Amino acid sequence: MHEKTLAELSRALHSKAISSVELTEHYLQRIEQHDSQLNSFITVTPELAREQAKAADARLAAGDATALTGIPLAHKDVFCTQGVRTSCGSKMLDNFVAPYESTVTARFNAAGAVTLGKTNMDEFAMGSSTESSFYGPVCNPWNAEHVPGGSSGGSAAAVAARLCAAATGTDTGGSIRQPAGFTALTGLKPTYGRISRWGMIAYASSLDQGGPMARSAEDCALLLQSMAGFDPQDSTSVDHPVDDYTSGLNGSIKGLRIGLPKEYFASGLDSATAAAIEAACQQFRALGAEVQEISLPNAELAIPAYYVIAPAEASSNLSRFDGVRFGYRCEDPADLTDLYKRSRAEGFGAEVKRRIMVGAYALSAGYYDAYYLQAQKIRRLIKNDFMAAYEQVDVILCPTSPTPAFRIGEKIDDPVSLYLTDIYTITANLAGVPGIALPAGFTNGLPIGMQLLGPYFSEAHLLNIAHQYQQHTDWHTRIPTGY
Ligand SMILES: NC(=O)C[C@H](N)C(=O)O
Repeated sequence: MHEKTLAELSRALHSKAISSVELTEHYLQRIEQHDSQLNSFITVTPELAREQAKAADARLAAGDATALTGIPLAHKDVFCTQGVRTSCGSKMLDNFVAPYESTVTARFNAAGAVTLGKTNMDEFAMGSSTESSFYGPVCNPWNAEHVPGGSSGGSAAAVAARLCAAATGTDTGGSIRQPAGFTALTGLKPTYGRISRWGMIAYASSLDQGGPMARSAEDCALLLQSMAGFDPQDSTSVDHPVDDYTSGLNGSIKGLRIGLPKEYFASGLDSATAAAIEAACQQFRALGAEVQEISLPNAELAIPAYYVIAPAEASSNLSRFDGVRFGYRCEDPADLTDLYKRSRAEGFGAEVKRRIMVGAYALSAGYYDAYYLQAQKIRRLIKNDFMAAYEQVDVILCPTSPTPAFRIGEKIDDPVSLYLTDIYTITANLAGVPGIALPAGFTNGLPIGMQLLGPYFSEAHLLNIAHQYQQHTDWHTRIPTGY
């Protein structure tokens, strides 16, 4: 059953070839069998899953089911789930049981989807390898010595190993697209404001965006349909009509103008990745698209700007974790100051502390103009680069990362080398534009990811282009050995 895509499972549920209870038991058993090697889940919720599966079967029998009714999903542990521990990968929230439901998970519940559990992630989504999790690193199912990417690495590993039909992720600087690339999945970071951030624990609020991680573009379309839409509870949610994401999947891409940003193919790009992108260009040309070179002249400024803006926002957002209101509290505090200091010193891991310090410094009096203000100006230049590019082309094609998945431990002592792996993904977050990552090949048994970036609210078009590519290639259908 787990070989099937979400779309296929949905059809099998609707035709009564399988029941949600059977499917849910099957995935729970796979989690039991395989997750001790992968560590992709922080919390498994078998009771909740069984209860939801029964309710889903009743809805299917009554003929009142949606495409997602009865589909077993996993959610990144950044989404608040009422009555279920929501840790955000941190010791700080190890004992936090969310008192309310995030909009994203509430929408999936309303559609009748089943929740198998909460997936592992970098602490507070800060990282690109899932090694900063309080719950230990996650292994890549394609090669257990390698990282699955991050910060949504638990979701990526769980979907790639077929421990769930699909999962949710969040992308602040690449956290959906980079792990999708490292594990041969399709992952979509929507336009900023397309999906509600209500109940999604905030890291960098002006960049954070939830999205689907799945086996194919078609599966992502089905998931996005449930996730997208205006939410008055999130002040940055955009009241823009939601497209029908599945009806346009079979549209022709003849005449599509694809741009390759020349700055992304300069030094530092692994040669197998470059060759895979070239082969993808050939495939797109064969489908009638035109490929041309474009320029995103300020691309090299993206990393320094992001690593000022994201920590600055994080330092503010994470001030709420003070040992008083949420989560971890130190033992026997001498007074209130001691309580704050020790709860934060003991509750946060090294990378989170580093970013709080960088962010607080960048925002402090005397440095604000030199760092934060400059970074905001660069952000505008990067947005303008995209707007100029979309005058010339319909979409931009580029790798998701400079290399395939690196080894666990390889970059752990050098945070800057880890930050540099985000070079191709963070520009889209700074500009707020959508991007879809999809598999483009393999090298030494490890997946190679590429991404298509489009103008604001072009999700339906991106899904259509990715689906057309997947109709003519089979990278996305491959399953890691042993799973
Ligand atoms: N959260 C993300 O999108 C990952 C990015 N590497 C970061 O650490 O900020």
